[in-house]
Amino acid sequence: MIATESLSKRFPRVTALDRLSVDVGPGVTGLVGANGAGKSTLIKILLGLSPATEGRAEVLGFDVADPSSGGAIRERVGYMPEHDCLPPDVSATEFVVHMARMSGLPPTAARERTADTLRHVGLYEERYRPIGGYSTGMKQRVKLAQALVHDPQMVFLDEPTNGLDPVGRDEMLGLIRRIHTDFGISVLVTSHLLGELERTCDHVVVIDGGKLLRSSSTKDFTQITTTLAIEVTDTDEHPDGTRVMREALHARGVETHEGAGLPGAGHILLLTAQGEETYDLVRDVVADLGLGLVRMEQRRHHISEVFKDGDERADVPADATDVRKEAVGHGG
Ligand SMILES: Nc1ncnc2c1ncn2[C@@H]1O[C@H](COP(=O)(O)OP(=O)(O)OP(=O)(O)O)[C@@H](O)[C@H]1O
Repeated sequence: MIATESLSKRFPRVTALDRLSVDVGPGVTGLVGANGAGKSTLIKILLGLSPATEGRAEVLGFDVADPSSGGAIRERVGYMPEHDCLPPDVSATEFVVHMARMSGLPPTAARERTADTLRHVGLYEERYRPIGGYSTGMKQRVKLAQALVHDPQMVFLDEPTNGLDPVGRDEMLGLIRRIHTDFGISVLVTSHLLGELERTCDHVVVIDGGKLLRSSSTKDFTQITTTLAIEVTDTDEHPDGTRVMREALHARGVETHEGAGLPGAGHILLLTAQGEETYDLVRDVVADLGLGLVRMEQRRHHISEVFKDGDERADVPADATDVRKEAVGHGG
């Protein structure tokens, strides 16, 4: 869907993109990087809004530097900008119909598509109220609706969860997922939050200081590990179930360590699974002690852990700290 080759963008004082070569296929792709990593700059070049200093970029097979591609790309691609850009005095319906008309839809089709799209993003009831009175979450939905209204093949969403509370974020991420599953529209979504991309995207591209750090499928980022996480209940007989469990496992030659940093740390034991026997052993020990087994699961890597590993290999500039801090916050 997107291919860039040694793409660079230099401003007088800063290199926003530095010889970036990356391919993006169909599906939901997350573009992650700290503030200033170059995410918005890349989107603007892909849309033909800003010329690259060097290199090439193609969107849906169209060369973005070719002046005749602009219209073709905008017809097939929707764009949700990062910052607030909505007129306060018009309703969501008026604004989205206007954007549909700008994309070339005839009046009746524009009105029908607007109604459908506003329903899809959950704004149907509110559609005739002026946008100025909307909450941040509602404004984000209007921005999303105008990106989708002309039924594009692909949408670029720049930080769509910005300013949203945790519930609003989850709803927006659900909507983004459904753009692809329900309508077959591919998505390029930017974020500086690694954790949310892990749940939403099929593929993740990490950039830093305008350079590519990593591009791979979310599955590869989050491979299953051989580490088993166990949590048991306390009982009247064993008021500290975790401790007796640990001692009983040690007595049978199984080393455990604490799940420090995990939610519920202190109650979670981690051990290395040696195959089916380890599961059977844990089950037998739990039964012998009369404890309840709250969970026994194979852990997955989180993107954030992979990113932390990557830090050691890659020469990451100091301005990547936001992502690193956030990555630590999601560790485990
Ligand atoms: N028009 C411009 N003139 C000068 N410098 C710019 C311009 N646009 C962006 N930059 C700089 O280029 C770098 C990349 O900016 P960009 O907006 O692409 O980052 P980003 O990853 O989208 O971050 P954010 O989420 O904060 O927008 C930054 O250092 C920014 O200050």
